[in-house]
Amino acid sequence: MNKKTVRDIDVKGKRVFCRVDFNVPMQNGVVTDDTRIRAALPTIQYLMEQGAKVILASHLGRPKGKVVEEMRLNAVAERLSELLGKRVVKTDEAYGDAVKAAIAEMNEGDVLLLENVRFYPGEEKNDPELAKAFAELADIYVNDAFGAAHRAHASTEGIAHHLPAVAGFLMEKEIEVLGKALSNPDRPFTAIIGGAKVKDKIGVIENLLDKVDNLIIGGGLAYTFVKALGHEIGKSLLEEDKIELAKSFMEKAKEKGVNFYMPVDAVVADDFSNDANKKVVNIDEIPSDWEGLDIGPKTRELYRDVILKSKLVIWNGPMGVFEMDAFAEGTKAVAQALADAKDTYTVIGGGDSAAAVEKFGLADKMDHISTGGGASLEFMEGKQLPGVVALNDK
Ligand SMILES: Nc1ncnc2c1ncn2[C@@H]1O[C@H](COP(=O)(O)OP(=O)(O)OP(=O)(O)O)[C@@H](O)[C@H]1O
Ligand SMILES: O=C(O)[C@H](O)COP(=O)(O)O
Repeated sequence: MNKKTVRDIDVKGKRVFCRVDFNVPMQNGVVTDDTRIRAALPTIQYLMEQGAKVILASHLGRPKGKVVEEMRLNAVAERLSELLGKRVVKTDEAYGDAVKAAIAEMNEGDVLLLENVRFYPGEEKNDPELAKAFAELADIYVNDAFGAAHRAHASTEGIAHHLPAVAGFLMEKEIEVLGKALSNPDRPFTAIIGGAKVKDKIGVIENLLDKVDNLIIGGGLAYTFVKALGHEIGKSLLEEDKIELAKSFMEKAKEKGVNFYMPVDAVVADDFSNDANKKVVNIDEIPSDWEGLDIGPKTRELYRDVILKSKLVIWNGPMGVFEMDAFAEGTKAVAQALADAKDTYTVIGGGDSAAAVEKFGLADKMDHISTGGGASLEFMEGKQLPGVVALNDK
């Protein structure tokens, strides 16, 4: 990465505004998955050890510029205190005089967590005044929020124009892993793209077709491709206006010598429910009243084989409606194949694929699970992430 990191600056005795992505799931005021908090610990602990005064900032949810009580960061501060083994002071605002007073009390190595930055309308608008107000709190800016790096907001982008601005370790690792995959991949390089809609994955498929050896398609979006081949797909998900695009992707793959893998069979159901009647059919035999909700057993075998022969695999998007046990087998089979592929470097693009790998208890078998859903997707589309661009060059 050509951006400066926390290693390149002296933080001793300095007030460091560290943007993290603590946008974690919560239920009844308790953090139910602390993965993103744990992922930020190396940077936080490093700053503490170096004698910085660590001021953490994050968003949680989408409160749309207003205070939403359930989206306060108190429970996050508690969980972070437990993980650090040290009390984390939490302020009820994210800038202003009360916050400045709390910071003035800090000693070297102390950690303070600001209130949810999205309680202020200026955050998502990247308001220069709010960016300045954040910058006034600190001497140095560290961005470790890879998950929010695709957002040009006051705490992810604007503030970087007012202070020395460097990346944290999580940001550095995410950019290095994903960057190497896209610029200098070990081969064979396979991308697995699933999820609900073609529309959401157009940019990724387009960009990856120039880079991969194998492209595997699954999930709801596969049916638009099946339709493009001229098969009937019953009530399966279809984006009528993307059929031509699907055809052009398949043609482009052929021109580029990319192996394009599509489901050869499907688990179809007579209803979108876990208790629906279901059966396995060949992909060109989907009955008109049924819908495809998972890849079938032959497809699972085929995809497993491709995965095991790859040196690098990137996976984004489930193979079926994995939230329902009846249609989770395809997604599980892909996760299991990745876990079994010992000589393969496996990268999970965040969001639903990361959730699936967690659900099946296979997270620790993957080489890299990105903490960013939208951010990793935009990175894989080849887009520049504003939160990274704004940091100081090496
Ligand atoms: N065959 C299918 N029919 C209908 N829905 C499907 C099918 N296969 C997968 N899905 C649904 O697609 C959803 C995930 O799609 P999405 O495009 O959001 O994936 P993602 O990119 O992994 O998610 P994220 O945006 O969180 O990163 C899941 O909720 C899953 O149930
Ligand atoms: O969960 C995420 O993907 C990040 O925290 C970004 O959240 P956002 O999509 O609400 O900007």
